[in-house]
Amino acid sequence: MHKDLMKEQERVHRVIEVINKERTRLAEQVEEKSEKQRQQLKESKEIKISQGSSESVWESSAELRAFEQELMIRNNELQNNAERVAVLEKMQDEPYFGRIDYHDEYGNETIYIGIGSLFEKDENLIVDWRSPIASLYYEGSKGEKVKLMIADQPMTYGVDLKRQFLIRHAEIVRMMDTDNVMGDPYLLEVLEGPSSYQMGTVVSTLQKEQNQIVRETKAAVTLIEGVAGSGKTVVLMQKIAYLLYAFRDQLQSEEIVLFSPNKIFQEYVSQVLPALGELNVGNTTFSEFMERKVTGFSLRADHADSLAKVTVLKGSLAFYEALQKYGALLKKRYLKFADIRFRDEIILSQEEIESAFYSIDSQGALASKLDILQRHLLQRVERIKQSQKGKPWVDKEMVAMSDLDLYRYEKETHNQKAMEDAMTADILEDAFEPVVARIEALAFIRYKNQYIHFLRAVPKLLSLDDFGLDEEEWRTHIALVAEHMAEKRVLLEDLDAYYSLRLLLKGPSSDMKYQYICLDEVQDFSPFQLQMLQHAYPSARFILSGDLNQNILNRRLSFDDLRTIFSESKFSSYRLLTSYRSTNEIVRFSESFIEGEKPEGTYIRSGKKPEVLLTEDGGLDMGYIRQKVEASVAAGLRVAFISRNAEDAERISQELTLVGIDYKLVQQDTDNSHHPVLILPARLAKGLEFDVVFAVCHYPAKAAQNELQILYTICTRAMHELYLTVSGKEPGLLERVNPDYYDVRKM
Ligand SMILES: Nc1ncnc2c1ncn2[C@@H]1O[C@H](COP(=O)(O)OP(=O)(O)OP(=O)(O)O)[C@@H](O)[C@H]1O
Repeated sequence: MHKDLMKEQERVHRVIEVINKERTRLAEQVEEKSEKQRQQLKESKEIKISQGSSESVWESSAELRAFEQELMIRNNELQNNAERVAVLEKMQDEPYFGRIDYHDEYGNETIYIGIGSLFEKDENLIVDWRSPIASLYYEGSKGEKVKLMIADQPMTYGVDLKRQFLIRHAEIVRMMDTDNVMGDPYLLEVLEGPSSYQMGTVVSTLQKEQNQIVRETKAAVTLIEGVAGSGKTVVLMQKIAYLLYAFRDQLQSEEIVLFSPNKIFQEYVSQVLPALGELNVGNTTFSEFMERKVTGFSLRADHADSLAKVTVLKGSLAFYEALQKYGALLKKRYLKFADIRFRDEIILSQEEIESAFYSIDSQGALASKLDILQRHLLQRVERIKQSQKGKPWVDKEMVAMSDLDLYRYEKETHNQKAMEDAMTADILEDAFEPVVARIEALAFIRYKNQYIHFLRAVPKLLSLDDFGLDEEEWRTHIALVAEHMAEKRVLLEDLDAYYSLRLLLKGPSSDMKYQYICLDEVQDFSPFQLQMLQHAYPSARFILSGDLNQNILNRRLSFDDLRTIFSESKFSSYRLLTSYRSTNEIVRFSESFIEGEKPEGTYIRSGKKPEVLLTEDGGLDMGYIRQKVEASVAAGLRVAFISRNAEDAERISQELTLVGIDYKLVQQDTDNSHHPVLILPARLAKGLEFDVVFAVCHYPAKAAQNELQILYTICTRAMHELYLTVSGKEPGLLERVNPDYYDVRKM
């Protein structure tokens, strides 16, 4: 082994030399091309200056366009080179993490696997982990035969050696040959390590069942379901990186959008894709995305219990269907138009527009009927425009023209009449431009009024009773929404529905370019939101990852909903059952809170039993808690106090202050969460993990409907140690748990 290690170390050095050479060469190229680009930019500015003098305007602008095109090509080249340099920089420290020796009918081969490929002349020094042959590393163990599809051909390979490396700063720190019998000791080592503020990559320890999901590309909709900590987020990220590699000729990173549950989580995973060599995938929260879609409104965050029923209704498929029915109604009546004005005068009144619209006989969708109206109005405006010729305001504008413009018209035309005609045409074009733009944008529809009108129609389109609401409550709610709209700060549910209404009227827009829409923590999306995305991006593929047992926000996304939404598509669903995050003891304890069937996962590693801190009167032994927190922080571990809601987070923060524990209270998803001791409500702990978790449940709770799901989510944030604070007055909480699964400490 020692000789092996020396040989491997020599190879690492040799490969790093090649990486350095390629990096230097590329960096020089980048520098050279950037200089050229700077030069060209300067020249393009000079072209603009020469406009209107010796060259004709058209010639200059054609030249400018050619320049711009060339600049764009250079820019792309530059970006590709810069991306490659970034990958090489990452590989400089750790060029690869695995080696596979295999044989097939043609002989023996050895490959080394890393985050990017590397060649020296004809020798393949590193194979990208996403290449088809690299699957051997994830699928096979020593002595096994593995079947792979390579270039659509079934191939069989015998694995002779699987070696894992931990390389840091060009030195091999650990080298391990693994086989089926030993399992994956390297994985264990990785999992036993402490947590961090940012999720790391797991490309070197990706498990077989995870790898299979990563590499499946045929499904139109992929659902990655699984228990907490089973690597759903990990798999989703690896899958994105894989798609960008497998379809590199047809798929740009801008054509993938990844929705994260909140900004804290977004930051937590922000380095994963760059670390895999993919720098430019858009990672956004759904709220941010919606705010960009519907400008003019900002979001109002409101988690008030009074809104719970309405939120469920507005997130439902029934509400979506109601909106579609309403859209069909609008084809016949109720559409609300505004006057179209030109120079402060009404040129097309709402009544005229309305009558034009309702006299169109169209079998098509609402949007296509509006499309016909739009064309009709544009023709009407064109006639009005022509009728303005010779009006005093046009003559006035003509007189006011600059000498330079006059000179330009003179050069382009042959006689006075032609010149005046050209000038009039341009003046009218400019003056009517805003009117035309308004019509093209369908801005003559009164969307806000229309939305409120839709809300009023809702009781006729669905059963309020199904959502535990009566008409009076609904009317009160509409008044609130109208108030929100006037203040231009609305709830996310309203923004979703408002946007969907606009989509109904306008049809899918041309900026819709996503090939893949990826949703992490899909259980927090409402059925309405998913249906809306599916309609807005009909040709996009969806990758959904989540755990319906963690439905904290109570929007009730179910498998049935998913099947309804994506019924006609090709649906592939997977279930991951092994938790890589938490110890077996934490997993077993947490799963007691799952309703229905318990998942049967493989246990990975052992640790301490969770401890229940039981209080009789609600008071905790804060000395004990302080001692635990201090010891953890001193050991470099991250601690989180996670509560059911924001009020409880506030309360525990006061208790910690009293005993002098230093902490950071996270109340909004924009708060910085880099502190070794955090207090946060479950809603903001989504997807995150901590070495030590205090699940705060000793305050009397107004038993939320999804209490158990919240508790499950809180407990499964813990990697190594879990403490659950419970009040003796709330015995129900522990009734579900086998007493052997935890230790009790009376406070
Ligand atoms: N194959 C693996 N090798 C090493 N670590 C892994 C592997 N798979 C998952 N992990 C680790 O397990 C932890 C949980 O992974 P991840 O956050 O992806 O799980 P999840 O299923 O999305 O969890 P949750 O449902 O709680 O959001 C992370 O620390 C991740 O790095």
